[in-house]
Amino acid sequence: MTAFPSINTPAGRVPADTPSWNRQTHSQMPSHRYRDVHSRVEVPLTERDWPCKRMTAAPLWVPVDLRDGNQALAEPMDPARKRRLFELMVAMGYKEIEVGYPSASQTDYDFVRLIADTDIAPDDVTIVVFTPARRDLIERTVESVRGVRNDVVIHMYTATAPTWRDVVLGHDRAALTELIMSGGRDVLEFAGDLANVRFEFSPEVFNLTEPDFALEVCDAMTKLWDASLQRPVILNLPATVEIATPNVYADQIEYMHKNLDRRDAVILSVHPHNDRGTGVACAELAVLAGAQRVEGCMFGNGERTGNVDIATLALNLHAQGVDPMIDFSDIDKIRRTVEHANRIEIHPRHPYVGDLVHTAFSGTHQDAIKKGFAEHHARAAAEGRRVSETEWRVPYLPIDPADLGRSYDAVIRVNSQSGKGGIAYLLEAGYGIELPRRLQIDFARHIQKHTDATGSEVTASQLWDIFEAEYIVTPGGKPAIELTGFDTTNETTTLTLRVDDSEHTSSHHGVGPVEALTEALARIGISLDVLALHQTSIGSGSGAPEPSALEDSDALTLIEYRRGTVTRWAAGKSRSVLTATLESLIGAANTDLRATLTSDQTSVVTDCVSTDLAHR
Ligand SMILES: CC(=O)SCCNC(=O)CCNC(=O)[C@H](O)C(C)(C)COP(=O)(O)OP(=O)(O)OC[C@H]1O[C@@H](n2cnc3c(N)ncnc32)[C@H](O)[C@@H]1OP(=O)(O)O
Ligand SMILES: CC(C)C(=O)C(=O)O
Repeated sequence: MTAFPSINTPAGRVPADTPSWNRQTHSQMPSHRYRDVHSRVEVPLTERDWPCKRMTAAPLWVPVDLRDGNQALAEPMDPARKRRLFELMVAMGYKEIEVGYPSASQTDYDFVRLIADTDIAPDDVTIVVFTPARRDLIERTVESVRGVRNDVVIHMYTATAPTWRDVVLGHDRAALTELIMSGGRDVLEFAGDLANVRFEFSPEVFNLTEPDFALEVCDAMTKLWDASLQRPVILNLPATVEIATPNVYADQIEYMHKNLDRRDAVILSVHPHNDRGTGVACAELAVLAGAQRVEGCMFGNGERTGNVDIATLALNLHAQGVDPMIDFSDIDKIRRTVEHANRIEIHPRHPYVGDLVHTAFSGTHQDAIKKGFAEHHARAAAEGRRVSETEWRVPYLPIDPADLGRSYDAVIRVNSQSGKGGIAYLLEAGYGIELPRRLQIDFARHIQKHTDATGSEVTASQLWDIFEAEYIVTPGGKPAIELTGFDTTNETTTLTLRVDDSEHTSSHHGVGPVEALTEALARIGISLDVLALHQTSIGSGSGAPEPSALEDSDALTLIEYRRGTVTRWAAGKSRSVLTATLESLIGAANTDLRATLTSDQTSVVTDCVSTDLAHR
């Protein structure tokens, strides 16, 4: 990594001439205790092809949740959990599934027997079982798969990296090779004549193994097992503990891909872990480097920080227009099953599946999403396509939540970081109400005050309550001004206004109802200049980003009006559009009346009206 030179001073002290953009100083971390991967294992690659490659097809996926994922759980899966997870994997379309470590526990052994004795594994699903290179354990593993009708892979592993050789196994390279070959011969002895069985070998900790040694051992295994096009051998190269940037792993895989013997008879597989948080990147670059098969766990369970997350890998492909070959169309059901099996909850920010990953709280994101949805619907209509078949370009949403079986309910949520676009979106999605732009701006100010004061999120129904309180309901109970009579005959509109306890009736000729009412209000001293009038309706909303077709809904009239130099909004709600409109004007008159009173003038509203009348 290129970096600016470190400033060699005690933490926190910076020489005066240091430019302001380079003020970092040495930390107290004992980083000198660790070694760079390149000084531990050298990859003899001078030319690499992977940086120029693209992912255009899904690799072969192999979920190892029932084995590697399972061995990382505080409470390993019981038979019912194993079965439920296995059945989910089958339903999602996985064709090769590592089902366990049969020599490790009776539960694992019995699960393989369940597969042998029932039809829970369809014919086209290959069953993988895992074993170390130990004769007794290999024998037990082979016993477990006897009678399984499906194709079976016996997966044998041994660690090959120097620290594991020296510290764990106590073998030099030659002795370790002999241990592995001996295990390989045992596999052949016990299972070589089983026609449905193929073999897999993993040099565990491949990524810290000298490449020449990994190559030597892998070639020895494909020779021993006689890898052929008819019976290919899987060579699985794990990043057992992730220790380097993903480009290093890609170089290691490309080196093997280019130098392995019998390459056509080898299925080159990878098995990244996620210790540095880059397991997904490692797997993706490894595929560019020649890997054909990926082992991982759904949503990234597994030892320590987990195995590579197959769901993320698959959905990354989907998001690039490549069929992932696995069905995630009901991701929440998958998630529930995985959480049940592992007894571990999935983080709300987990890619694609977390509760919050399709949610925007921030104003500019919400604005962009709202515009994006509108553009999406308009384009779908213009192209004559279904919305769900139209190319996806909505900003900030890498994929359409509907592809994963999710609704749009959670796409926009409102808090103090939100803006008018998000607020309007939520009100529209929840109640079918479309607010004009200037009202959105006005309403957003009220919401901002509320969210700043409470510090919490507001739901669609709270938004509606605030909307009603601000624009429709007259606070303090009975309104000062009411429309008690309205009649139109022969182009004459007769109106009766009750102002406190007195009634004022007036007739208006040759004008529409709105004009008639504004004239009547002017006669009692309230002059309103209506600047804009919008009709919308209130319904249940669709929860979807497109305006809902509302039946049996209330009419809502929104007016923008001016009195003197002040511009405000008011709204009226009724079953009838006309009444809603007149109510919006009455609401405006009442609001305006209130607003003209100063605190020491609050005595009697009528006084104010009378004073106004006296001035006429
Ligand atoms: C990276 C991975 O995921 S590897 C898979 C790890 N998964 C598991 O370990 C879960 C299941 N494991 C188990 O149930 C047990 O560890 C068993 C049944 C495999 C072995 O149990 P035990 O016989 O009690 O041995 P234990 O686990 O204490 O130690 C492992 C022994 O196997 C040796 N060993 C470790 N890996 C291998 C291997 N791949 N091939 C051959 N021998 C191995 C070790 O050197 C050690 O030998 P030692 O006892 O002579 O020092
Ligand atoms: C040995 C293999 C496949 C493994 O589980 C690992 O290296 O993590």
